[in-house]
Amino acid sequence: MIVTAAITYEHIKTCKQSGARLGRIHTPHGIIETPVFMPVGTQATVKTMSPEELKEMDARIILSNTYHLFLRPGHELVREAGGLHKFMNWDRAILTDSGGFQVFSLSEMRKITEEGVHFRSHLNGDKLFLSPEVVMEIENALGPDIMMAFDECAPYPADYDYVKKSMERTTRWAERCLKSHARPHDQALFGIVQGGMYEDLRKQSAKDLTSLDFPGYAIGGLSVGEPKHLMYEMLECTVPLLPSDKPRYLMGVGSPDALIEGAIRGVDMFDCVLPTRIARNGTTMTSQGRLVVRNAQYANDFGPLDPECDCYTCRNYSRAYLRHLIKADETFGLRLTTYHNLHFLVTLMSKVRQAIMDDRLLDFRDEFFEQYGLIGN
Ligand SMILES: Nc1cc(CSc2ncc[nH]2)c2nc(N)[nH]c(=O)c2c1
Repeated sequence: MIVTAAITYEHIKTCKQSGARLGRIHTPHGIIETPVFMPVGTQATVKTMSPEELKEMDARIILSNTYHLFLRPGHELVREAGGLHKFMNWDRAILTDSGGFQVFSLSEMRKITEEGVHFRSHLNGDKLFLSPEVVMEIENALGPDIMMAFDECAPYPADYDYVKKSMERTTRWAERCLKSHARPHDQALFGIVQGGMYEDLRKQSAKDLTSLDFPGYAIGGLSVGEPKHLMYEMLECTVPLLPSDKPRYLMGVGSPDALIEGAIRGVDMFDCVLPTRIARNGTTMTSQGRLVVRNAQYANDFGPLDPECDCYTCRNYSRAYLRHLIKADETFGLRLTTYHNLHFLVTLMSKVRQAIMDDRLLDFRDEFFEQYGLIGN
């Protein structure tokens, strides 16, 4: 295969029952089976996990954050280290988000102009500026296999005129990213579809970005507090307009039900901080649903966290021990709950891929929801 672009998407099959698709993304750092869940490593580490543990659970690609690494330790230091793969000793694939979302969710005093975004560092209050050109320079220095274009994720709710102007600017920013893309053969730049909860703006954004011919497309501006049915409606009007021979990435999603529903609607890639974040306060995802292992009811429960799970945590430790560690604020407790939650979602996606192979993803969804305590959608 003559590789002209940094990544190529290989469609394997479409589920006859659901329309979901099975695929592979070929990257310079290995092959990613899709649909895939991507663990989030915001500051060049998936919190409390080692690269070896992530490989043990067969994680193929992780996320990192332009915003955080720009602020600390600085992208020039990472460039000097030989790039993010070398710096964090991760030789599989990496995707970096472009920072727009984090500026809005983390920093104070920010001002959007056509040029870019002025904001203050959430760490020390320094006045900083991100633009398409600056973001591309940072992502070029970090060296991920997939990099996201600089976009504005409109807040929810937001009125039509605001979302229209924001979406149109995001498209102009995407063009500026393409123009300043230094290494298209090593790094794939994904455009990010915006448009809030407005079907016509979503369609306009998808059309404008696909005419710019990116190697992959993200669906942004969702999972921002809207009801789930609205997220699914926006997916249904956006995904069909994206090219079928390129990956589709739904940003910031998510919970087990949303991963399955997103796959059914044609999404290939997902990411979410949920599994690592809730693990740190002792909330776990199990085959029977959410289990808050720090609760008193588990004090004398010497069974495994999830009787149906074969991960390192569930094979070796009890709910009582996990509860004790979390209550005692022992770091090992966070590691064990994080390992399980990531293993749960990465394994859920391999079950989703098997269900697509067997043309039965809708049946799998019903079985999963019933057992996970989510009757209905
Ligand atoms: N919900 C949501 C989540 C994220 C963060 S995805 C992420 N970055 C780092 C980890 N995970 C988004 N990022 C961008 N750039 N645009 C979006 O519209 C958007 C929407």
